[in-house]
Amino acid sequence: MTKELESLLGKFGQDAQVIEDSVLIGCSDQHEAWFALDLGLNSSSSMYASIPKPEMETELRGSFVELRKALFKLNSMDSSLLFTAQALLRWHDNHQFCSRSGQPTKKNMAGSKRVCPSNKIIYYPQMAPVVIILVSDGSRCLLARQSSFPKGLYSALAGFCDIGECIEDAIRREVAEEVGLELESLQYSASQHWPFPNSSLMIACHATVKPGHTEIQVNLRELEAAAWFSHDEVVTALRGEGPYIQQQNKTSPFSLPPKLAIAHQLIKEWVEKQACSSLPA
Ligand SMILES: NC(=O)c1ccc[n+]([C@@H]2O[C@H](COP(=O)([O-])OP(=O)(O)OC[C@H]3O[C@@H](n4cnc5c(N)ncnc54)[C@H](O)[C@@H]3O)[C@@H](O)[C@H]2O)c1
Ligand SMILES: [Mg+2]
Repeated sequence: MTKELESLLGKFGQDAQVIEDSVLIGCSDQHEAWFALDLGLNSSSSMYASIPKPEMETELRGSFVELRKALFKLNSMDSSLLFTAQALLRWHDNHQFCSRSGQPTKKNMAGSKRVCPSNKIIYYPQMAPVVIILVSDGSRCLLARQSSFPKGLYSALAGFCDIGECIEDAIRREVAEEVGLELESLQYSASQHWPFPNSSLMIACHATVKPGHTEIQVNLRELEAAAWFSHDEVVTALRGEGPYIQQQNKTSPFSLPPKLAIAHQLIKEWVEKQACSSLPA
């Protein structure tokens, strides 16, 4: 494989030396190591910026797709590898220099750290903890949208943990800040590494509000809209069949995050729990 890559780089006038910039992202069931390499096709500042994208697409018989758009096409194994590769390569690109000495840092072979040769400080890749919460009032769930989301798309509430904060406090603060609700109970669901905007560890939980305390006060500095949705509305949206919702004098089909996003899994889990709880005993 290294030979194939060397020959590909050679065709584009690149030195095989760049292969040393690759990072380890996993291994196959047969214990073959998988590495990722940034060819810098999107970066004008990159030292490999001379590689022309269309020619590379022709050579590889494929086409480059923006990572967020690829979310709708990838399976979970490929997406996990790609997310790790993107997050790790970007971390290396952003940590080229020691913040104490200003000297260039050096990557270890696997790419699991960088060291400053002058003062031996070790830098490790980091993930920011982010809580994601699906709030329910017993029969409806609360979904919200930011103006940057695709039209009609609603997701669970989310937010970065502040320094010194535990997950429970971050959840209660985010829900209070974004929609003005007080939570009664919390239940952990699952977690996911998410490469946007930088590397985050998404910690997903279900939550319920106190009975009768369901009035939303949308924080318009953080959200464009938030609303309670019924089980039926969510089921229809999961099937990709709308319904249409009114948004700033326009109607758009109500949609949910893609399957690979943990928000989708939380919403699906809530729908399944609702279906079970409505079955006759
Ligand atoms: N995988 C999923 O299903 C899913 C679903 C929803 C959101 N998310 C991710 O969760 C992240 C957080 O959600 P949010 O945007 O509502 O967060 P948020 O409510 O905390 O608001 C974002 C703001 O927080 C500030 N901030 C604080 N710490 C930060 C940090 N470490 N990095 C970047 N900004 C920081 C910035 O000002 C930023 O604009 C989003 O970036 C999004 O990619 C993932
Ligand atoms: Mg938020």
